[in-house]
Amino acid sequence: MQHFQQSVYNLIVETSTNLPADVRKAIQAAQELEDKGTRSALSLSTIGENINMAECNVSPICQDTGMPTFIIHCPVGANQIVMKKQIQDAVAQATKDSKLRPNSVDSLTGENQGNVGPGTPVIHFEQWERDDIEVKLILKGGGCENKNIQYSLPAELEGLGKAGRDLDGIRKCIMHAVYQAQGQGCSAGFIGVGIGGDRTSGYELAKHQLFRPVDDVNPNEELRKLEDYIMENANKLGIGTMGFGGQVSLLGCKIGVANRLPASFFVSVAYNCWAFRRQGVIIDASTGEIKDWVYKSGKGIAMKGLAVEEAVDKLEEANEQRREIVLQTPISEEQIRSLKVGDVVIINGMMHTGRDALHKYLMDHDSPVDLEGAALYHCGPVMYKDENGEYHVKAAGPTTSIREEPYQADIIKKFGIRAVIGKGGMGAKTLKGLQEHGAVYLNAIGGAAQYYAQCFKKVEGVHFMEFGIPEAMWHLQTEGFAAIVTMDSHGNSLHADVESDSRAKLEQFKEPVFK
Ligand SMILES: O=C(O)C[C@H](O)C(=O)O
Ligand code: SF4
Repeated sequence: MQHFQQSVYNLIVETSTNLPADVRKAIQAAQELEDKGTRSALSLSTIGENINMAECNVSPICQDTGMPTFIIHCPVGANQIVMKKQIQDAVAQATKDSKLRPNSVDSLTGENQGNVGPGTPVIHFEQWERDDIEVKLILKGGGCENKNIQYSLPAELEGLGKAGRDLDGIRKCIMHAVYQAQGQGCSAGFIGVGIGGDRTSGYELAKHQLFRPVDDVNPNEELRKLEDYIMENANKLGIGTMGFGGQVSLLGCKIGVANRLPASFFVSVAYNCWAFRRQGVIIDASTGEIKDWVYKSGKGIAMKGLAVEEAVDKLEEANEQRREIVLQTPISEEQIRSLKVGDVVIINGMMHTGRDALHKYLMDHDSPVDLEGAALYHCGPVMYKDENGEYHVKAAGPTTSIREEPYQADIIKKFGIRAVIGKGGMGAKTLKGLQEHGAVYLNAIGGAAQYYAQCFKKVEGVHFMEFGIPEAMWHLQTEGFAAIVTMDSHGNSLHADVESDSRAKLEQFKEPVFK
């Protein structure tokens, strides 16, 4: 087993940087379906470009490389203790090489411990009768993990009414699961559904469904019909890529079933973003070398991706009223007040990152840098420190902004911030704050971490390294960072509009379908 650790390392790198063929094909099909010249089409184009860049740069597709979760099948007698240690070492090495972001945080102290710590990485072993070892890995990020949901039937569901303990009740839960995620899990997503089990095993079953190839066919006829129904109808909700509205909200749906207790009836849904990173290897149990890959590689399936400038031009051609505006930081109130929902902005100048720890901190402390007119980016990047001690941005897409909802309006007011950049939108309190203090919310394309990394030309400095790399406040010299105004300073929110439209559409699915 001399090569086992290296093989696992190769698996991690491939999973983090190269989306497999089945996932790429699902995204390509979405690109075909989505109307040209829309915000969703523009996003899918950036996503395509980002997938190509990640493969070419051998860098993370998305900066959030998730909770590394390994599922291992090994022959009877294989030494699981040694394998576990080598997997942990491979994870640590991949973190050092910026293929994984340090993502394991002490829940009580907040200390970032890299990627190896209590409960991380997740490793499941199972024995099988074969002679070789299969190692499968999924890197599922936190934003989509937060959109997982578990239903306990019978239930009363928003927009759908009663969901009973039957196939039709399950159908309603799944439709609701897609609706409640909106764009926050970087839609369009893939869902794995677990029917039955207990609360723990139900979620596990749901996550296991994500290992099924996107194009397989469920051997259970009833579940096959349900999967087909969901694929056809979830896309009628109109959530679209990033929750911008559009034709494609779901890229895959896989449903599994297990027995339950008489008193319990759980439907568990694991929501995975478009950056659906899972791969596997078959390993020779005597040498530890890779014999084969479990999922067909994405190599050779180039994604259609316009450079963002071209995609923006298309958007403008199709919508004459939409404008592309260049903002240089610090930004004036006048410029902000001229922006409207739907405008595409290109940001140049200094940008500061800040997420959960920083927002909490700024509530009752001063900022170490002047934030008057600033652009604050909700982002936890992957960074690389070179031999001269200089940092470089390796991956830097937006994080889910709604987590900062309790703080954002106050922080805008306190420091005079003019642009908040993130993804998934924010709520009523922030919208009011934007209006009162003359600021704007810009939605960047979630997961497009390679595309955004190249916009950061220089790392000017960093504060709060004690929060860990993702939570630190990075000061970044920026050029050509494109994002869409989705909440303006006049009380308009695209997110609120898409949510209420999709809520109305959800009601169409109230009547029983599976009797
Ligand atoms: O942690 C991150 O960088 C992003 C996260 O996966 C998210 O979707 O919000
Ligand atoms: S930012 Fe989006 S694409 Fe990246 S892990 Fe989070 S949900 Fe997935």
